[in-house]
Formats: sequence, C-alpha cells, structure tokens
Amino acid sequence: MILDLDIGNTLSKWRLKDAESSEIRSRGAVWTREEWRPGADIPDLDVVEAVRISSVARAAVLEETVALLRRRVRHVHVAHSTHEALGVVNGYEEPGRLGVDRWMGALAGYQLAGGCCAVDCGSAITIDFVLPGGAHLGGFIIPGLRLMKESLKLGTRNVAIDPESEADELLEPGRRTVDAVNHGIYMAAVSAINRIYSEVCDQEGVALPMLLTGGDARVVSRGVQVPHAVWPDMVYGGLEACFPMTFAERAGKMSGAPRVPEPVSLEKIRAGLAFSMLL
Ligand SMILES: Nc1ncnc2c1ncn2[C@@H]1O[C@H](COP(=O)(O)OP(=O)(O)O)[C@@H](O)[C@H]1O
Ligand SMILES: CC(C)(COP(=O)(O)O)[C@@H](O)C(=O)NCCC(=O)O
Ligand SMILES: [K+]
Repeated sequence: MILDLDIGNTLSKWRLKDAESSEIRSRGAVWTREEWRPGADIPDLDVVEAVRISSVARAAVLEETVALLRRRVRHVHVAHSTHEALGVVNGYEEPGRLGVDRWMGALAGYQLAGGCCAVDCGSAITIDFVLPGGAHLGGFIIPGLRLMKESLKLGTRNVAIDPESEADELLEPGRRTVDAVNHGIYMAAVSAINRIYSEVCDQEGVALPMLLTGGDARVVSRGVQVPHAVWPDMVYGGLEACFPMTFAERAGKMSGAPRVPEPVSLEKIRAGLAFSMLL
C-alpha cells in the first residue's frame, strides 16, 4: 500500500492506495498537530510500503512525521517546491517559498489540462495560474472561509456554512449576524475568485480551464460562474505525478482526475470584465 499525506494548516488528510490496482482503499483526516498515532490517526504502517507527503504545516510537524515514518516505512518521499518540474516553471522569485500544496496543485493541473487556474479552498484560498507551455505566473492568497469568519470575532465561528447550501441563498443579505457573516465571507471568496480569474485571463490573453480543490471546494464551486471542475484529490495528483509508483501513475494517470472543463471564450471573459467595470 502507498500512504499519501496532505498536511494542511487545519487538517491532515491521508489516503491508502493499492500499489497493484491503483485503487483507493481508505481515507481520513485528523486535525493537524505534532504527533501521529499509527493505527489511530493514520493507518497501521505494517501494510505501508511507501509514503508520499505534501506538508505546509510548521517545519517541526513535518520533521516529527518524517522521523516517525522512516522508522517503519522503507520509502518516504517528501515533496518540495522547486524551480521546475514536469514541464512547469515556478513563477516565484524564490521557488522554494511557494507553498508545496500550491505547487502540487499547479503540477497536477498542468498535467491534466495544460494551462490552468488552480484554486485551493482550505485554511487559505490560493489561486494559481499556469499558462499553456508551463509558465507558472504565481498567484493570489486570501484567508479561507473559516479564517475570515474567525477574524471577525462575532461569536459565529461554530456555525459553518452548510456545504449543501444553494449559492442563491448565500448571496442574499443576511438578517441575523451568523447569516450576514456567512453570506459576506462567501461573497468575498467567490467574487474574488471570479474577478481574479477574469483579470489574469484578460492580461495573458488566454481562457484557462479552472480546477477547484480543498475542504471548501464544493460550497465555493456553487458560486463560481466560470466553468470549472472540482478535484478533491488535486494535491494527491501532484504527488502521484512527482513520485509515480503504480502502473497507472507511470502512464501519467492521476486518481479521480475530472474531465477538463471547457473554458468560455476570451471574448466572453473580457465582455464580463468590461460589464462589471461599468456598474
Ligand atoms: N469536516 C470538516 N472539518 C474541518 N473543516 C472542514 C470540514 N469540512 C469543510 N471544512 C472546511 O475546510 C477547511 C479545511 O480545508 P482543507 O483543504 O483541509 O484545509 P488545509 O489544507 O488548510 O488544512 C476548513 O477551514 C473549513 O472551512
Ligand atoms: C498559502 C498556504 C498557507 C495555504 O495553505 P492551506 O490553506 O492549504 O493550509 C500555504 O500554501 C503556504 O504556507 N504557503 C507558503 C507561502 C506562499 O505560498 O507564498
Ligand atoms: K489552500
């Protein structure tokens, strides 16, 4: 079995993948913290022959995790942001400083779609752009839904946006604090994504397919007007592409990859942008 780990600032996600069949056998998530208990937080390591890790948590968390795993598993691969990988050139002045989850998303998106806009809705919402040809432009970082809400300190942190909510409802003015806050942060997130996408496509003269991932991807997806696909395993896709192990991975296949969404034409994107400027 292969154990894939995606350690975010809030949640540490794991999945077990069968190295023979490429099937996902199980998955889970625990709050990100320093100590892991194999058998409780993560699967029993006896069945694991290789581990692949993407981590943006504090260095100490990664060090502890790697030390624990190396004692029990022969192959432990830790992903890093580099200047270039798999045809993508990192847009950061200091490539190593780009969050490795963003780098994994950009690599997975490029492998699947060629140029793309990769949006990760987790603790932070990150919006990264890769052009056809592989130039990563860099991106945008805003606080995620939960962080935005917590920063207001209005006592609403424990009432999350119902992931089943309809976007229409969330776009109405709230008539209670909790709704005013939830609808406000939702509007802030989806309008930023819509606008940033249009601005960058306009600047670069190319309509890019958009891919969404992260814990809030589903609910954010409902308010994003741009054609897009939700790909919950996008960060894992980057790990698969960087450290291919199964037959399918070596053939360039990434688990759970969605159909690439057809972007609207650049003319339409520009018309939408011009219209919103006139209002
Ligand atoms: N069951 C859940 N537990 C915790 N957070 C959740 C859950 N479902 C959705 N979320 C949302 O997902 C976010 C965490 O998403 P994730 O992509 O795992 O973040 P990160 O990679 O930063 O740890 C939280 O900030 C919260 O808004
Ligand atoms: C921007 C992030 C905090 C997002 O992390 P996440 O929401 O997935 O936990 C992470 O990618 C990170 O720590 N990046 C380093 C800074 C940068 O990318 O510029
Ligand atoms: K994120």
